[in-house]
Order: sequence, then C-alpha cells, then structure tokens
Amino acid sequence: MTDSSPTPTPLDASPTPTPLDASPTPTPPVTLSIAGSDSGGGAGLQADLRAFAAFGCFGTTVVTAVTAQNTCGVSDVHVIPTASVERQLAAVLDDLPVVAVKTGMLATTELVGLVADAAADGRLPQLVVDPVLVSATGHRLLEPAAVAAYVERLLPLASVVTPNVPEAEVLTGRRITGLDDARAAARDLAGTGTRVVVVKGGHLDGPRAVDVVLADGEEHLLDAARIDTPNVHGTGCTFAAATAAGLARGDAPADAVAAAKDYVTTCLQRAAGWRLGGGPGPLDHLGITVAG
Ligand SMILES: Nc1ncnc2c1ncn2[C@@H]1O[C@H](COP(=O)(O)OP(=O)(O)O)[C@@H](O)[C@H]1O
Ligand SMILES: Cc1ncc(COP(=O)(O)O)c(N)n1
Repeated sequence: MTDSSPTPTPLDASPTPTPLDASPTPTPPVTLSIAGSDSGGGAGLQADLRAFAAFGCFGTTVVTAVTAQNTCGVSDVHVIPTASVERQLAAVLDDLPVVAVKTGMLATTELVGLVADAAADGRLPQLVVDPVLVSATGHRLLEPAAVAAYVERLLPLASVVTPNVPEAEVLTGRRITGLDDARAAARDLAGTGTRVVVVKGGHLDGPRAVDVVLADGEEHLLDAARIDTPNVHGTGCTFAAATAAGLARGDAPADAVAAAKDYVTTCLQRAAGWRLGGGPGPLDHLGITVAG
C-alpha cells in the first residue's frame, strides 16, 4: 500500500540567518545624558542614546523628568525629586569613566543648580549644555525662574552651549531675526564664559539651515541645505548629544560640532518621508555609524 499522506513540512524552513559579527570590540568611551524622558521616543534621553550609539559611545543617563509626550504635544511632566537625580548622578559617576556629558531638559532652578554644583566640583567633563526651554510643540519644559540660574551658574562652566533661536532670545534678551542677530547673541553668550557657543538656525527662515559657532573667539558657520520635512522633533537633542559624543571620542570642539551637524542633517534627510504620529515626527537615527 502506498503512503498518501503529504510530505511533512520541516519544522524550521526559514533561510539560514547571516551570522552577526561577534568579534570583540575595544571598550567604548562613556557619555552621560542628564535629561528628560520623551515617552514618544523622538527627543530627550531616547534621542540622546541613539545619537551616542551612532558615534560608538556607551550612553548612560540621569533622568530629570518623565514627560508624557508624543509628536502632538506634552500632556504631563513629572519632575524627578532632586535627591533621586543626585543619587543617579553619583551612581553613574562613582563607577563609570564618563568622558563627556550632555544636559537637556533640567526642568527646575533646583536641578539647574544641582548640575552646576557637580560641574563646579569638576565632576562633569566636557559639558555640552542644550538649554531646553520649550518643546517643539510649544510646552514649557523649564520653569521661567530657572533661566537666571542657567546664565549665572551653568553656562560659565559649559564647554559648549547649543541654544536654538527662541532659547538664545530668552537667554540674551535679544530679538533674533537673522544671522547678524544670531552672531550678536553668540557673542553675548560667550561673555558668560562658555568656550564654544552654537546658536542653531533651524528656526530662522531661508533655504539654508545655518548655525553660528563662536569657538574661543573665532566665528564660523555650519551651513546645510534646509530639508523640507515636518519631522524635526528631537533635532536639538540629537545635535547636542552628537556633539558630546564627538568630544568623548577625542574630537576638538570645532570638529565635534561639524560632525554633529552632518549627523543631524543625515537623520533629517533619512526621515523626511516618515509618517510617525500626527505632529512633527522623529528623526531617523537607526543604523547609522559615524566614522571617527
Ligand atoms: N529643516 C531642516 N533642515 C536642515 N537642518 C535643520 C532643519 N531644522 C533644523 N535643522 C538643524 O538641526 C539642528 C537643530 O536645530 P534647531 O531646530 O534650531 O534646534 P531645536 O531642535 O533645539 O529647536 C541645527 O543644526 C539646525 O540647523
Ligand atoms: C524630554 C524632552 N527633552 C527635550 C525636548 C525638546 O525637543 P524638541 O525641541 O524637538 O521638542 C522635548 N520635547 N522633550
């Protein structure tokens, strides 16, 4: 009698996967982000960790605030108690060899003061300060009274500060409508003691996205074509985290900000066609390796 039952399907018929590269790698430089969590994943700590990874850095985090946020807006902000932020900072710094630090959303005067104290004690090497004031969707992420603490306490200790145009206006009291105003604001901010000032031009009009850099008194521009995209959520966080990562791997500040500009431009280009969420969407940080 012939067997008429069908040939059994092999249990695993999937093609053999390409083996992942398991060769040992050198110990990476460690970076730290002191920033808020963005539940939508586009900005804050979530963006910072992806930028750190692209530059081959091992990212650590101190969470200052947990935001309930998506591409359309911020619906809640829970500021982490100062004692917890202090313990997170100690846990990271007491064990891991952090070589560069980025700050993002610091939320309150008290947290700006805590970070300034740590910087004054020499515990925050190569400090990149992104003075996050308001989300791209218009929600305040810093209490107004904390602006003075930034100017008086934190900026004098920063290696690099990276305000966007609205942030530079608040920090300097200047109206910024073009490159000459951005240059003047950069000079004002350099007067606080920050070594390298980048006034980012994403919010200015025109066919180019031009950032003004003032590094140890020398001015230059970071200039790229403006990409026509709604997906600009997290560009500022990405730029500052990439700058810290560049410093961590040994780049000079002028090279670090130039590499950060190339990286953010690439992330914007790649995500220009993405449709994630109903508001300004995130960048494409995925699968990019920035050569050192
Ligand atoms: N549409 C765009 N095309 C190209 N570059 C952009 C665009 N929007 C922002 N950038 C760049 O992204 C970086 C972050 O800029 P900006 O948008 O000003 O900061 P923030 O995200 O803090 O508001 C800067 O280098 C800026 O020039
Ligand atoms: C937690 C957190 N940190 C920073 C930003 C700023 O990013 P953006 O200016 O792109 O809204 C944000 N929206 N949320």
